[in-house]
Amino acid sequence: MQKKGKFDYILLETTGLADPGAVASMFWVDAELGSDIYLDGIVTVIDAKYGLKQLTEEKADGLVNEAARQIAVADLTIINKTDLVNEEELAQIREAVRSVNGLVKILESQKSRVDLSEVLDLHSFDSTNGAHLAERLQLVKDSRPHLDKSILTVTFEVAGDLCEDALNIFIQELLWEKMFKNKEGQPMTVIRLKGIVSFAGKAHQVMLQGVHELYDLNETPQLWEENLRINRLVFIGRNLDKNILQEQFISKVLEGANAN
Ligand SMILES: Nc1nc2c(ncn2[C@@H]2O[C@H](COP(=O)(O)OP(=O)(O)OP(=O)(O)O)[C@@H](O)[C@H]2O)c(=O)[nH]1
Repeated sequence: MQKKGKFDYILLETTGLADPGAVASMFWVDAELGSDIYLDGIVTVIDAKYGLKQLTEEKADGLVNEAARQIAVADLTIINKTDLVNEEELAQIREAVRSVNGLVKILESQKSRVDLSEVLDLHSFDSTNGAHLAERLQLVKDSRPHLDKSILTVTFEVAGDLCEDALNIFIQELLWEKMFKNKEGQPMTVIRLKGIVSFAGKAHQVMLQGVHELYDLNETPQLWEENLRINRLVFIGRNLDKNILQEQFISKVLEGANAN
């Protein structure tokens, strides 16, 4: 901290019980504000031996399990202490992580020894990474509910152009107003949101990012190919119902654009 001038990189470790999304939101500032600091990515370290137990712990009053929340919000997870579990246990924890967050990259380590190039400079929120994100989103699958009251990943693709205003309203209703409910009437809560979307009249792909109640839409350098515009969206959160979400999306955001 005595170094003069700029820092190369700031690694912030939260306490084990913290919600990293809330901390990350503070650093996720608008590029237009010209800040020297940008949010590179969120990393969650998981204990291979006790991680599964922590993930399945039921919280009082239906609160979200913090371990699941920390995985939901992460861009990268490191399953550490792999020497303390057998292959089957390791596969179980891997599957549990994947069931919460279908997008997250998983590394495995002992004594947290990892290749730093895999942990630093993730550029997870960077719109110049648009092409890379589009490819990754293509591979994301819906996760199967693994744990009770679990957080899970829902993904869908919709072809066509979207109306930008309608998309903003849809996201605000989802993230801020919590207006969408599942079949049981529970409000859908999104913890992390990623997407590549197409706006009518715009040649470039647009990247959608969300952490908790913050979201951002940024044009990427990536151009759409002729006549092939497929919006890809990934939602990670609680009480998510894919069919309801997709129906709402199509009727509010896509058809609105078509009607214009
Ligand atoms: N067997 C084994 N032990 C490990 C490994 N990594 C760390 N430890 C040991 O686990 C003990 C606790 O370390 P951690 O679990 O990393 O502690 P921590 O997560 O920093 O603790 P908090 O930040 O307080 O949550 C220490 O004695 C470490 O030496 C590993 O890969 N294998």
